[in-house]
This record gives sequence, C-alpha cells and structure tokens, in this order.
Amino acid sequence: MSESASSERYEECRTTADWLLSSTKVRPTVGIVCGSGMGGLAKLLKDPQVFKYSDIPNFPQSTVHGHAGQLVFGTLNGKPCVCMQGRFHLYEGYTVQKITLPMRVFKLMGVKTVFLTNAAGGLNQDYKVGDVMIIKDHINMPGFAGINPLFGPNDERFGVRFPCMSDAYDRELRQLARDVASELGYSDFLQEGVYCVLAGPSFETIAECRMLRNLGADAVGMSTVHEVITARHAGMRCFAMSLISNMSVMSYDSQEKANHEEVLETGRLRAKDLEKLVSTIVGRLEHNSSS
Ligand SMILES: O=P(O)(O)O[C@@H]1C[C@H](O)[C@@H](CO)O1
Ligand SMILES: Nc1nc2[nH]cnc2c(=O)[nH]1
Repeated sequence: MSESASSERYEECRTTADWLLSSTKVRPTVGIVCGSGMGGLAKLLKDPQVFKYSDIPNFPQSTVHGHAGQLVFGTLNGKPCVCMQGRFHLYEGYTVQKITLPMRVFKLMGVKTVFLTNAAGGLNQDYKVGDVMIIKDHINMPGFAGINPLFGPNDERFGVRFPCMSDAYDRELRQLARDVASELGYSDFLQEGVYCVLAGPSFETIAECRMLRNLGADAVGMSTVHEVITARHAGMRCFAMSLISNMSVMSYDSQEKANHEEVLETGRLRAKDLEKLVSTIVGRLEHNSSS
C-alpha cells in the first residue's frame, strides 16, 4: 500500500466518524463489539439511536447469521456508548483493514475503552460449554502469514509503527471483571486464558486443535484479535471475553461436530449473564480506570 493509499484510509475513517458525529448527540467514550449471538447487549443501551451499516458511509455489511449489522448509540449504566451489533470477519472476504475500520472510527469519535465479545471453541479441556473466558493474551495465526491490520505504511495520526502487544488486554479491566464476576456469583463459569484467531470459515481439524492447544491456546475463534491490534495501535484500552460456545474436537473417537447453530444457541443461553457482566463493568469504569 502506498503513502497516499494510507492517507485515503485516514480520510475514509474521518468521513465516517464525522458523518456519525453529525448524526447523533452521543459522544461515546466506550465502544462495544458484540460477538456471534451476543447482539442483545445493544438492547441494554438507554435512549438508543440505531444506524444500519448499509446507511453508514464506508461501512462494510454484516453477512453472518447472528450479526444484525447495525451501530447503536446510547448510554449503558450512565456511560455514553457506541455498540456494534455485528462485526466483520476475514472469511467474509473483506480485507483485514476493512474489518478493523470501525476501531479507527471509534477512536476518531472519542472512544477510550473497547469491550469485545466473541464465541469461541474451547481447547482447554478444563473448560465447558457456557464458560466465559476473559482474554489475557492472543495468538495471531493470520499474522504469521502477513495478515495484520497494521501492514503497509504507518499513519502516525493513529499510532506508532511498532506498537507493543504484551499489554494488549488491560490488566486493570481484567481484575475489575474478575471482581464483578465474583460479586455476581459467576465465578463457577469464569475462566481466563489465551485466544487464538484463525481466518475461518472452516472449523478446525482434530490435528489443528491439538496443535493449537500445544501452542498454549485455551480457545479458538475467527475474530477480535485484528480489532484489538488496531484499537491498541490507536491507544484505546481493550477488554475482551470469549463465550465458550462449543468444545473443540480433540479426539478421533469423538462424534461431535462444530457448527454455527450450536454457537448461536450457547450465546442465547448465556446472553443475560454476559450482558449483566459487561454492563456492570462499564458502569464501574470511572472508579477503576482513567476512562
Ligand atoms: O464474531 P465471533 O467471533 O463471535 O463469531 C464466531 C466465529 C465465527 O464467525 C462464528 C462461528 O460460529 O462465530
Ligand atoms: N475457529 C473457531 N471459531 C469458533 N467460533 C465458535 N466456535 C468456534 C470454533 O470451534 N472454532
């Protein structure tokens, strides 16, 4: 990508952010990205203002069942928020830069903290379906093949050329989440671990699951990491959680088969708990963080 193409990308994000800021009075400091089947979070926003992705300049469209495809502004527990009810994935055919455009738009709208949720397969055999895993670190598999949202000329208006990723998942927010989960009586299904992103859309083979587990991954999915890299590059704090929607198949004797319907069904079963967890954490942000 040339310098001028990089500059065009900045202008593209600026146009989108300006269009949104002129269309709503909400000035969000918190950005939320809903994972597969977890769009209900957006319904918690008070005085919601909804924009279909198809009406937002430069926004991609959601093509996946369980991702409604709209941006919702409002307040959550008193905090001005913008919530993506549906995200974009590499396997939909978008470039990694396009699927992460909303993070830069968040930044240009004034967002300080980003909350991300996703559905993921459980690789750690101590996990069970319905567990919620706070992400403490990630493995960016597409990154090993050169698929990184920061590839190409760096635009200093967003961030530095070589951003640190050892602090990608905010330590304070993870502690806050553990405290809130304990207060809500969620400790029995709370985990903390490493999320590995693959490009999808095919689910993993048994050999791939075993390899990922050996590499240190606790859960595997198809999202979040690109968004986190882009958000961290732009200086926003990140907190992310995986809902373990299915257990990865690790044995050749197993008859289990990963499928999207099970992913959405687990989302429905755990939806209320996830919503309560995220909204309570958001409500407490100012007591525990600078945002
Ligand atoms: O957007 P997320 O990461 O929650 O979506 C996961 C990964 C695939 O898009 C889909 C597979 O069921 O769910
Ligand atoms: N790659 C991957 N993504 C998922 N999203 C939800 N479950 C899974 C899974 O088992 N594997």
